[in-house]
Amino acid sequence: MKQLHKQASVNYRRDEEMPGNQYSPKTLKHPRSLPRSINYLFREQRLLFVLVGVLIGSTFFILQPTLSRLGPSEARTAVTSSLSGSSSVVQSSNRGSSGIFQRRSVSGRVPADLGRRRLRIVVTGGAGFVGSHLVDKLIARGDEVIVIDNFFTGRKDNLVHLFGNPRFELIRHDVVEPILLEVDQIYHLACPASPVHYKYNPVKTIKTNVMGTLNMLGLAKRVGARFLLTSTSEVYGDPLEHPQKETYWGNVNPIGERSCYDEGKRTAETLTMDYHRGAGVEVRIARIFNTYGPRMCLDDGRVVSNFVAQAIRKQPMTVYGDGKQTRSPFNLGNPGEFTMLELAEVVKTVIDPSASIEFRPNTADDPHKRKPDIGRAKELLNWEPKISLKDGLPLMVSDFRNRILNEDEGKGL
Ligand SMILES: O=c1ccn([C@@H]2O[C@H](COP(=O)(O)OP(=O)(O)O[C@H]3OC[C@@H](O)[C@H](O)[C@H]3O)[C@@H](O)[C@H]2O)c(=O)[nH]1
Repeated sequence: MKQLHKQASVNYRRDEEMPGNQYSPKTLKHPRSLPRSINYLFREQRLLFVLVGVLIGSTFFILQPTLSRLGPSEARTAVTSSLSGSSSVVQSSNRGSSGIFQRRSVSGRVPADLGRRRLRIVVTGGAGFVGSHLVDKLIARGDEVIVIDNFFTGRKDNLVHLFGNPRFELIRHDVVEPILLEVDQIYHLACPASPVHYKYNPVKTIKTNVMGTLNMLGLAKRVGARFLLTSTSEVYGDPLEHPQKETYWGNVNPIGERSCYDEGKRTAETLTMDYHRGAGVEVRIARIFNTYGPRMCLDDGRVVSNFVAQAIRKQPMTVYGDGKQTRSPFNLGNPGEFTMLELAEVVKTVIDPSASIEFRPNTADDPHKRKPDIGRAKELLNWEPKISLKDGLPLMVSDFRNRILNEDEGKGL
C-alpha cells in the first residue's frame, strides 16, 4: 500500500514537471520556496477558508457514529415486529438454556414510505403444504418472498394465486445444490415430511436434510440472514418422556427405516446450532408436530389426510397396528392427544357416519405416543393452538372434496 502510494505521488510530481504545464510547481522540490506557499495561504483570507473546511469536516466525523447507531436500532424494531408476525409458525428459539441470543443487525434497503422495513425472504419448500401457507402470510404482511422448491412434494397449484404478484418469485431448485440470493431471512422447510414420501428415497431425504441445510446455513452466514429450520417432533423418536419438552433428547433408532428423516432432522438441528455458536448466525428451530390442513397432497400418506380422503372416497379408513398409538395432530403442536381410533371416530362424525375402518399392520419404528409440552412456546412466544380437531377438519375436508372431485373427473391436481 505504502509502495503504491509512493508510486502515485512520484507520478504526480512527474506530471507536474511536464514541460508546458503552467501549474508545474517546481517549487515543491525546493524547501526554500516554502515561505511563498505560506504567503499564498495568507493572501485573500485563504487561511480562513481552510479553517472553515476543517471545522465542517470534524463536525461530520463527530456526528457520524451517532448516525450509524440509529440504523441497527431501527433494524431491531423491524426484527421484533417480524418475529411476532411469524410466531404462529415458530415453536422454539435459541433463547434457550444457554441464554444466547445473538442478533445481527439486518442490512438492506429501507423504503422511505414504509413504517416497517420490507424484508426479502426465501422460503425453501415454499410450494408445499406448510410452506405455501407461510408464503401467503409473508406476502400478506408486505414482504418480498422468493420460493425455492424442487416440486418433489410441492405443487405449483399451492402458489398459483401469487403468480404475477411483483413481490413474489418462484425458482425450481433443489436445496442439495448451493444457491446465492441476497435475502434478510431464510425459512428452510424443504424436505418431504410424510413417512411415505421420505421413506420412498431415504438417501435423497438425508441428503436434503444435511446438504440442503448446510447450503442454506452457508447462505445465511454469507449474506447475514436470519435462519429458521423447520424440524420435527420425530427428533424425539419413540419417546420415553411424555409429554415431550424441548429439553428431552429423544429415543431414536439410528439405523431404522425412519432414520433418514429423524436423524436427518437431528443433524440439521446440530448444524443449525453449530452455525449459530461457531459463526454467529441468528437461528430459530421449530419442531413441528403432525400437521393437517387444506393443500396437503391427496397422496400425502399421513394419517389425517388418509382418513379424510378415504372417508370422502367411501373407502375404509386404514388403521395401522391396534390404533392405540397417539398423536396431537394440529397446527404447530397441540397438546390435545388422542388415539388413531379416536381420530377415525371424529372423521366419521365430520364426513360420513357410515365410514368403516380397516386394520393393517403397523409400520417399523412407529412412535407409540407423541404430545408436545408447549409451555415454552406459550411463555416465550405467546403461542398456543386455537383450532380444535372438530373445527379444523371441516376446513380441510372442503379442500379435499374439491380436489378429489376434480381428480375423479380426470382433472387431478
Ligand atoms: O393410514 C394411516 C396412516 C397412519 N396411521 C398411523 O397414524 C400415526 C401417525 O402417522 P403419520 O404417518 O400421520 O405421521 P407421524 O405422526 O408418524 O409423523 C409425522 O408427524 C410429525 C411430522 O413432523 C412428520 O413430518 C411426520 O413424519 C402413526 O401411528 C401411523 O401408524 C394410520 O393408522 N393409518
